[in-house]
Amino acid sequence: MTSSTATPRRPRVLQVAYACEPYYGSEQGVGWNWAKQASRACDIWVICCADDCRGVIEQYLAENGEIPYLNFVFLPQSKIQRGIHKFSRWLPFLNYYAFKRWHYQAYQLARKLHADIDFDLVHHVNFIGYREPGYLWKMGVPFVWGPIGGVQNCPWRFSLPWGGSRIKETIRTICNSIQLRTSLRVRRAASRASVRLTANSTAKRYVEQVLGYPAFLMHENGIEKIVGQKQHNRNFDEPLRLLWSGGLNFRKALHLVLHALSRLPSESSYELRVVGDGPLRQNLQKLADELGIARNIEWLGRIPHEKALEQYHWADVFVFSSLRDTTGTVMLEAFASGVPVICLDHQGAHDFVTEECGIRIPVTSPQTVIETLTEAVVECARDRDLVRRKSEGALERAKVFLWDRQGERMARIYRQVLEKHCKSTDEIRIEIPDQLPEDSKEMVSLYAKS
Ligand SMILES: CC(=O)N[C@H]1[C@@H](OP(=O)(O)OP(=O)(O)OC[C@H]2O[C@@H](n3ccc(=O)[nH]c3=O)[C@H](O)[C@@H]2O)O[C@H](CO)[C@@H](O)[C@@H]1O
Ligand SMILES: O=P([O-])([O-])O[C@@H]1[C@@H](O)[C@H](O)[C@@H](O)[C@H](O)[C@@H]1O
Repeated sequence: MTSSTATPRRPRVLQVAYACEPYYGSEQGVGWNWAKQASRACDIWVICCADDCRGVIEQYLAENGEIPYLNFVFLPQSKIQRGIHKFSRWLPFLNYYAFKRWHYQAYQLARKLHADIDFDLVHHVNFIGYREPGYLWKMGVPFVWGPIGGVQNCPWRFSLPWGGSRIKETIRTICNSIQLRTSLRVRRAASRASVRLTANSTAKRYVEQVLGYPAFLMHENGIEKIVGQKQHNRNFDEPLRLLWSGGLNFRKALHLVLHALSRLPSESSYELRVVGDGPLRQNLQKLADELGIARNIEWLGRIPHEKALEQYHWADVFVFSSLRDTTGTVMLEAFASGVPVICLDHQGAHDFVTEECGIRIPVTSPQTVIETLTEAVVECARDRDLVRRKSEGALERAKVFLWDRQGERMARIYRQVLEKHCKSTDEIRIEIPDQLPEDSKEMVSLYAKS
């Protein structure tokens, strides 16, 4: 360690976030918020995809002013990569090839920047899926990987009987079981990482058991602010308001919800709003018709994010039926508005939703899941006090996921990585308020022991 009498400087950190955009959830929001949060404690450079992110980030900065200590470096896709992306719906595997090429170029750009800037730490942020870990681990600079996701599979019983997207999910499951064990790049990234952060407990288990490295649970997602106390002042005779939001595709599994609603007893009146669009829209609308529940459903289609957020004010309960999702921004958006969540009890939803803020449905067989979902909706429709209590629980739960808190957790991780890798604390320093909840303190001290 070197000692110096000069004032310690902020660490210089490079993040790679292919998707990085304000005003949105999903991967874009993840990239944007981790960059913004890290800039509270460090000088940040973020390499992100110029094609998708540049316009919207520049517009944001023009309207809101520059964010101190945050520098965006826009890396365009090549013509071939753009061509592949156009056909990505039909060629998902080729899409990963284009994605890999972009990450290699990001690595070359990172090396050039490093020659000028001399980074203290590099961090692969997204896409969070483990199968594309990028190349920053080759740089010889302390490397943080994660939060890592994409490890979970669609439960196999639900992909039967065969058909379109179900086959795709089955192929993905098979690929996962091979790629998780054999990908050299995944292994190298894991072994070179100073710390591996995992986005859900399924990914944590995988990194620890299959790859054999300690990993720490750090959900990749967060929420900007708690919107406020829900007003449950409607007449109890009014229909229960259910909200569902997401891509209308097989893995988000709206079909399970439709089947469950079709079994409700007539006294359980409800309205369902569906936000989002996708390849199965027509099939799902047809299914709702066949099940005789179409009159209870309003299909809003894909709507701007601010309009999507307004829907939580309308809702009593949010239903998250995903068969495969690392976590899901929509659950946190629901908590932030005091809307309890009914979800399948697996993957990130298992980690997010507690008894106090929702109802978790055991993932058994499709038939049993549908039956249990029906029971959960009946319970909410009958017992509005239960909904009110869980709504308070949701607002409490939301506090855990505030981006500011997430940022403080990450700053601690950065600090420990830098300390462990002999960067002098006289030379550089990360200032963070000491207000972390107990869970985060435990998580960070676990890293120190590893
Ligand atoms: C299948 C899968 O692996 N999904 C992952 C993907 O999220 P994925 O993109 O599937 O979905 P999310 O729920 O995270 O985000 C969707 C976002 O779109 C918004 N919205 C939705 C409909 C609409 O019409 N308008 C609109 O603005 C929602 O409010 C939300 O902010 O990236 C997230 C962040 O890494 C992960 O947590 C998810 O697990
Ligand atoms: O490669 P893959 O696992 O099918 O897909 C990935 C998901 O697992 C991940 O959760 C999501 O955030 C990524 O955007 C990507 O879609």
